[in-house]
Amino acid sequence: MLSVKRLATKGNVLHKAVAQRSYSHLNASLAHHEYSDPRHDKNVHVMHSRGVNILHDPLLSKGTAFSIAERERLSIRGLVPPRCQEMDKQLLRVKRNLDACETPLAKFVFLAALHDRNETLYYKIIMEHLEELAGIIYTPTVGLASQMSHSIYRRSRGMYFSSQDRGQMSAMVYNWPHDQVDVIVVTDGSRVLGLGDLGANGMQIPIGKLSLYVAAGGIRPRAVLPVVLDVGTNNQDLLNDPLYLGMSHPRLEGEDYYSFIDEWVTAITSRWPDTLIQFEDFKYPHAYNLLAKYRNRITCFNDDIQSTSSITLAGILASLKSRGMSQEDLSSERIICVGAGSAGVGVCEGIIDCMVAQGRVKSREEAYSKIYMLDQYGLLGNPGFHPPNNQDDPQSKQYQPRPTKLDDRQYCYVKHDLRDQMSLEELVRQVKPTVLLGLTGIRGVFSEEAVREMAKHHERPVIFPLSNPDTHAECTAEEAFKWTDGRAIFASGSPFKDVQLPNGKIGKTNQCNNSYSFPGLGLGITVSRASRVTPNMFLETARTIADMATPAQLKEGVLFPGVSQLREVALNVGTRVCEVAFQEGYATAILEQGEILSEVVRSSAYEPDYVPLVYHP
Ligand SMILES: NC(=O)C1=CN([C@@H]2O[C@H](COP(=O)(O)OP(=O)(O)OC[C@H]3O[C@@H](n4cnc5c(N)ncnc54)[C@H](OP(=O)(O)O)[C@@H]3O)[C@@H](O)[C@H]2O)C=CC1
Ligand SMILES: CC(=O)C(=O)O
Ligand SMILES: [Mg+2]
Repeated sequence: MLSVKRLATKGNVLHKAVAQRSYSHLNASLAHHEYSDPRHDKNVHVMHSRGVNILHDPLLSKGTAFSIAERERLSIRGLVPPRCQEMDKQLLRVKRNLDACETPLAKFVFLAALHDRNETLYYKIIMEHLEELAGIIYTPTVGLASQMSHSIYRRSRGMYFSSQDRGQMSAMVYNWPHDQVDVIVVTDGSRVLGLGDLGANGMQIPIGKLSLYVAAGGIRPRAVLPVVLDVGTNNQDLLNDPLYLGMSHPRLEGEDYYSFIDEWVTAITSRWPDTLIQFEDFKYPHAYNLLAKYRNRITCFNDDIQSTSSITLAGILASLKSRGMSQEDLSSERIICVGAGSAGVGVCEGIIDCMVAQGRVKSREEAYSKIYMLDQYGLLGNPGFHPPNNQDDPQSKQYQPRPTKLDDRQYCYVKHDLRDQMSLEELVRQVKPTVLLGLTGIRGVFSEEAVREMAKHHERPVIFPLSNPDTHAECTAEEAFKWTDGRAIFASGSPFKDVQLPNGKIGKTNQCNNSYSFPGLGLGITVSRASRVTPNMFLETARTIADMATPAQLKEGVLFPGVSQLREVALNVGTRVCEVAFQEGYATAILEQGEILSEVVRSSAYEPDYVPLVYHP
C-alpha cells in the first residue's frame, strides 16, 4: 500500500491539498477577507473582515446557527433572529420546505436558493438524502432545469466566457474570487444530456456535476468552478426567447471555435496550472477533438467519453459475476452498442481497453470484432453488401449511402461481413447479443421486438438504456422486465424504480451513470495532484466499482452500491486513482512512508460541518 506523509505541488511550493486538507476547507471565501494560516487551530476559521458580508456569503454563512459569541465578534448581533438554532433544526426546516414543493422543478429551485444562501447546509441536506436529492440536482430534474434555466434564473453561479470576451479571458479569470480551484467542469452546452443544444442554459450541468464532486467526491465547495463557454447556440427557440441569457448568434464553428477554446484553456491554466478540467456535454466530434488536443498537455478528461466508459464497463463486469461468470470472460461477450457518438464510442473503447488488458484477445482488432455499433441509420456494416437495384432483395432497394462519412474512430467498429445499416432487430436475430447498450438520447430505440428476441437466447440478458434524462432512455425498466419475463439485468443512465414482477419478485434496477466514476476520479487526481488523467485511471475506476456489490446483491441483479453510497464509492475510486497516479509517475504530490493512502484520501474529503469563525483584524 502506498502512503503519503507530506505533499507538495510542482515547483516545490508547499501545497495543502492533503497535508493540510483537514483544515483547508476552513478558508474564507472572498479574496478580500480570505485568511488561512496553518498556525491557527484547525477548528477555527480566522477572518480579516466581519459584518453583513459574512452573513451573506454562502460559503461562510450559518444563518440562524451563529452562536451569540460569534454574532458578537463578527458584528452580526441583531442581524439574525434571536434564537440560535443548530444545524439539526435547520435541516428539519429545509426538509419540510422541500417536501412541500409540489414538483421536482420546484425542489430544484428551492435547493438552488439554499445553495446560494448557505453551502454547508446545502451539502448537509444533499448528503443526508443523496438518493432522493441526486435526482433533483442531477439527472433527471437537472435536464428540465437546463431547458428552463433562462426562466428560473435567480442568481449567477460560476463563470461565463462568451464570444464577446475574445482577447479578455486571461484578465477575466482573475475576477473569480478564489485562488485555489481544484476542479472545473466546463460545457459549451452543445449536447446537454439527450436534450440537444441548450446554449448558455447548459450551466446547470456543471453546477450539478460539481455539487456531486463535493457531496460524493469530497472536493471543497470553494475549490470548484462551473463554467459555460458561450459560443452561441443553434437552438432557434432559445434565440427567439426574450428571456434567454446567452449570446444571440449561431454557434462558432471551425477555427473560430477551436481558437476560442484555446484562449480559454490558456487563461485558465495560467491562473490555475494544476486544476482538473472536466469537459462535459460537448457535441461530437468536438468532444473527441478537444480531448485529443488537450489530454497530453493539461490535467483534463472528457466525462461523457471517459468516465461513462468506466461505469459502463463496471456494470458489464459486475453483470458477468451476476451471471455466474468471471470478469475475465468479458471477451466472450457479444455486445451491441446503439449510439456511435461521444458516449457510445467512448464506452466501447473502454470495454476494448479492458479486453486487451485481460489478455484474452490476440489483438485490439479482435476486440473490436466483439462489439457491434449502430448509429441513426443502423449497423456500421459493409456498404458493399448492398448490390444496387437488386429486385430480389427488398433491403437493397431501400439502401441509401450514409449522408455523412464515418470517422476513423467509428470505422474501427465496421462489420465487413454484415450489411450496412442493418436494423437493430435484424442484428439481434443474427448476433444474439449478451449485452445491449443504448447511448442515443432517443426514447424507444430498444424495441419490444429487439428485446424479446434477445431474451429468447439468454437467461439473463443485460440491458442498459443509458441515455438521459429518463424521458430519453432507450426503454424503461418496466418495458425491459416485461419483455424479458423479469430476467433482465437492468441499468439505466437516470434512476428508475425497481419493478414489481408478476411472479411476486422484484426486478432490480441499477443507475449506470458517470456520477459513480467522476467524483472519485476528481478526488484521486486532486489528492495526488496528478498532472495527467490516464487510461489506466478509468480502467481501475471500473474495476474498483465492479467489485463493490456483494455476492447477495449480484445474485439479485444489483450491480453497484446504491446512490446513497456514492461517497463510499468515491473514496474507493479516489484511493485507487491516487495509487495509479503514483505508480504511473504522474502524481506531483510528495510521497513518504507513513500514513495509509486510503486514510489520507478519506481525511481529505470535505464534510459539511459548521466551524467557529473568528475575526482577527
Ligand atoms: N449514463 C451516462 O452516464 C451517460 C449517458 N449519456 C447519454 O448518452 C446519450 C448520447 O450522448 P452522446 O454520445 O454524447 O451524443 P452524440 O450526439 O455524440 O451521439 C448520439 C449517437 O446516437 C445515434 N442515434 C441518434 N438517433 C438514433 C437512433 N434512432 N437509432 C440509433 N442511433 C441513433 C447518433 O447517430 P448519428 O451520428 O447517425 O446521428 C449518434 O451516433 C445522451 O442521451 C446522454 O445523456 C452520455 C454520457 C453519460
Ligand atoms: C450523465 C451525463 O454526463 C450525460 O448524460 O451527458
Ligand atoms: Mg454529460
